[in-house]
This record gives sequence, C-alpha cells and structure tokens, in this order.
Amino acid sequence: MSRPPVDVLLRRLDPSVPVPSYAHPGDAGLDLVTTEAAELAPGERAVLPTGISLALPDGYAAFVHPRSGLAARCGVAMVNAPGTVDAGYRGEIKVIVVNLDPREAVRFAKGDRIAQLVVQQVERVRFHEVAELPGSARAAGGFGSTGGHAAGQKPLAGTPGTSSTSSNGYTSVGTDREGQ
Ligand SMILES: O=c1ccn([C@H]2C[C@H](O)[C@@H](COP(=O)(O)OP(=O)(O)OP(=O)(O)O)O2)c(=O)[nH]1
Ligand SMILES: [Mg+2]
Repeated sequence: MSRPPVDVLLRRLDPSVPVPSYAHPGDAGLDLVTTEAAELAPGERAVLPTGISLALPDGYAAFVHPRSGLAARCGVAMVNAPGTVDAGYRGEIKVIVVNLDPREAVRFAKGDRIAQLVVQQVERVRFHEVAELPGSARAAGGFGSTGGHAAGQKPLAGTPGTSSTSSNGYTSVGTDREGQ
C-alpha cells in the first residue's frame, strides 16, 4: 500500500509557473521550470530561478536533480547535482546548470523544464568521536579499489587496493582483495 503524500507549503514567486506535479504515478521527481530565458555557450553555466519557494517539514530535504533528456540531448548538467534544499530554506529554489556540449549553445525559454525536485526524509545525526573506528570488509578501499575501470583510466593515487603498471603505461587494478 502506498504511503500518503507529505504536505508541503509552496509559494509561487511567479504566477505563470505551474505548481510542480508528478508526471506519472510512482515518479520520484517533480519538474522545475526556469522563469528566465537563457542562452549558454559551450562550457558556460548559469543560476536559473524556478519561481518556487517551499517550507519543507522538519526531517525532510528536497534535492534538485538534473533531467536525463536534457543531459542526453543537449549536454546540460547541473554543476552541484544534486542540489540540496534545506527544510529551513525559504528562498527561491535555483538551478545551477552548465552546458557541457563542446560545440553547441543551448537555449532555455521561460517555462522550459530544467531540473527535477526529489523530496526525501533525511536523518539528523549525532557524532561520537572515537580514536579508532570498528573494522569492516571494505576498510578504506574506495575510489576504484574494486577495479572495473575503463581503459586508460587510472585509479586515484594513494587509495588502498592492488595496483600495477603494465607495459602499455596503463595502471590496472586487481580485484583480488585476499591478503589485504
Ligand atoms: O541547487 C540548489 C542548491 C541549493 N539551493 C538553496 C537551498 C539551500 O538550502 C540553500 C543553500 O544551499 P547549499 O547549502 O548547498 O549552499 P552553500 O553554498 O553551502 O550555502 P549556505 O552557506 O547558504 O548553506 O540554497 C538551491 O536553491 N538550489
Ligand atoms: Mg550550506
């Protein structure tokens, strides 16, 4: 059984902006539009306003995610993806987009859907500082320590894991973690 929706107060700073809604049942994201037209040259970024501000309930946050269609068709990404909207933030939600296409400019018209908002429950933590952390199977391995890199990609220097440089100059990372 699906859970009831969470009530969120929303203010439209621009009356022409639609109240964000889910396109399909089961969708996680609500599309956000830009209230400003913009043109981004290759490599250029912009902070675009959405005309929306929220009062999220305590214990929730909203995350501004990119749209896959814009990314695949136009090379548009979000510089800080996912952007974090704190429950206490009452300002306008903004989207920091960047045009990653090497050749083509991208144009946004007012009302174009530029990103999507995902509202989630978030935990608050209380830290307990210790001198040593308990052990784990992964330990400090990360940043490619399990292998599977594309050809020519080197693992991040200084991370645990078995590594060797072959005659072609590429570094290959072993996935055998025995004996570590
Ligand atoms: O993509 C984003 C990211 C953030 N925000 C808003 C909501 C968030 O609550 C506030 C602060 O964001 P963040 O903490 O990521 O930015 P900061 O650079 O750390 O700023 P601050 O010092 O104000 O926290 O900015 C957006 O509108 N869009
Ligand atoms: Mg911050």
